[in-house]
Amino acid sequence: MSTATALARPGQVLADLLPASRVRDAALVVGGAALTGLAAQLAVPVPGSPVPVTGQTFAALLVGTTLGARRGVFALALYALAGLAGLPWFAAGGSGLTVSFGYVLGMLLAAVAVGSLARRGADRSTWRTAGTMLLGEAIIYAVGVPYLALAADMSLSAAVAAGLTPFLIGDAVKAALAMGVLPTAWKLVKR
Ligand SMILES: O=C(O)CCCC[C@@H]1SC[C@@H]2NC(=O)N[C@@H]21
Repeated sequence: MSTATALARPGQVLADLLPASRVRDAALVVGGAALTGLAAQLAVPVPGSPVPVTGQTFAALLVGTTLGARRGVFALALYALAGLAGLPWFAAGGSGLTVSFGYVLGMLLAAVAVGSLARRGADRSTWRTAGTMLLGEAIIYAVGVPYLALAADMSLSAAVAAGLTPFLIGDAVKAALAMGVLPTAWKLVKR
């Protein structure tokens, strides 16, 4: 049995393969928040919508699955709180209580869900990763779209048209990317 095989045990997430320490966990939390903030700067405006296409869903779901629920929720909470406090790392350099802040809250909850599932092995095969990403994205929209309706004073159907429909193809692409990246990472560490 190789060292990597011995390391990759059931009940672990990818981050657990790094040597355990508080410094590791703190660095992972800060790194997860920073990765999400960087991905938020990959922002493409959507005509007729106040919400842009961003890299955040991919980053946040990756943070949740690789760090696990506890560190994942700390990373996304740090991201949300620092952005609320004025750090310009929400979508396209935004900060504060924007109309799209509900998606950030959704990412926080999604990180808990996908992190818990990843600990049960749900990021180790392509199709299980697909289900995990689908659930995470559903949670992000379940919070983000009603929040958008309230914050932008839209009807729920207008919020669905502006805050969900335009993103479905892009989010499917990001999920497909995760379906490649996560199981491949596990294969590499088990090699
Ligand atoms: O203001 C923010 O920082 C949050 C932006 C949220 C963008 C949402 S997340 C789900 C959907 N998919 C995207 O690519 N963009 C929107």
